[in-house]
Amino acid sequence: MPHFRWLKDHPIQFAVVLLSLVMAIFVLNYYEWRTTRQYDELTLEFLMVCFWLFLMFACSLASHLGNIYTLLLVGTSLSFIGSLLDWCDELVLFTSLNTVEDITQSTGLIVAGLGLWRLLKYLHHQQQHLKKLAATDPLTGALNRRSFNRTIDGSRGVFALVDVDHFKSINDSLGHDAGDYVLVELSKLIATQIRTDDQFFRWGGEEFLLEFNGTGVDEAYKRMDSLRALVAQSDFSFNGRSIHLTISAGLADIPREQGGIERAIKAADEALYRAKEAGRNRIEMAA
Ligand SMILES: Nc1nc2c(ncn2[C@@H]2O[C@H](COP(=O)(O)OP(=O)(O)OP(=O)(O)O)[C@@H](O)[C@H]2O)c(=O)[nH]1
Repeated sequence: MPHFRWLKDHPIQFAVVLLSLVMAIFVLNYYEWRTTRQYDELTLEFLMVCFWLFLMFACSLASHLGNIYTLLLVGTSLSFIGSLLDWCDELVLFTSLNTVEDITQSTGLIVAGLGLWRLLKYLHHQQQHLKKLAATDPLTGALNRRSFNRTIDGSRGVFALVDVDHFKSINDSLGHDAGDYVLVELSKLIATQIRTDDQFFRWGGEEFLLEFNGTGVDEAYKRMDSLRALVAQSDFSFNGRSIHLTISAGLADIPREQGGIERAIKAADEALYRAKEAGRNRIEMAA
C-alpha cells in the first residue's frame, strides 16, 4: 500500500518514535501535570525533540553508506529519546530521569557527531574522486581535453601534438585490446619523460598533447625527439606478441599576442600533418 511505504522504508525510525511516544504517554499520565516551567522553555525543548526527529529521518538518505548510516541513526535516535525525556521532565518535574536523559542525549550527540565526521570524510573523498574522474581520461589516466581547457592559462608555452603512426593497423591485426594496451603503455612512457612543470593530455583517439613549460622551442624539440627515439626503441609486448611503434609530432610555439593557444595547437596540427606526409617517425616544427 503506497501510504505505508514510508513506514516500510524506515522501520527502525518508526520503532523509536512509537517507543518514545509510549514512554512519553506513560510519564505524562503517571505523574501529576505541573506546568510550573516557562512556556518558552517548554517550546524550546519541544523544538529540540522535533529537530532530532527530523534528523533521524533525514539520515536515512545515507542508508546506502553502511556503518556511517548506523552511527547517524543510533546517534540521532538516542538524542531524540533523550530530548523527549527531557521534555517530559520539564512538564512533570520528573527529576529522577535527569541522569538518564543526560546520558542518553550525550551518548547520542557523540555517536551522531562521529557519524557526521565520517560522513564528511566520505563526501570529501567522493568529491576528490569525482574531480579526478572529470579531469582524466578513463583509459590512460592522462589528463583529458576538459582539464586542458581549465588548466592552460593562455600564456606562452611550447606545444607538441603527438600521434601514433599506423595505429589502426595495430587494432586491425592484434585487436582493439592490443590498441588500448599500447595507448596505456605509451601514456606511462610519456609520463616518465616529462618534467614536473610540463603537462600532457590525451587529445583524442591516439593523439596526445604535450605542453613544455619554461622551455625554449629548441630545447622542447630536443626533448620531443628523444621521446620519439625512445618510443621507436621500445617493445610494447602484448600477450606474448611484440609490438613496435613509432610516433610523429608537430611542435609549435606561438606567443599569446599572436593568437595564443588555439593558434599554437592549429599550427602544431599542421606540423604533425607534414611529419606524417614526410614519412612518419619524425618531429616537424610549425612554420
Ligand atoms: N584501441 C583503440 N583504438 C582507438 C582508440 N581511439 C581511436 N582508436 C582508433 O585509432 C585509429 C586511428 O586511425 P587513423 O586515424 O587512420 O590513424 P593511423 O592508423 O594511426 O594512421 P596515421 O595517423 O596516418 O599514421 C582508428 O582506427 C580508431 O578506431 C582507443 O581508445 N582505443
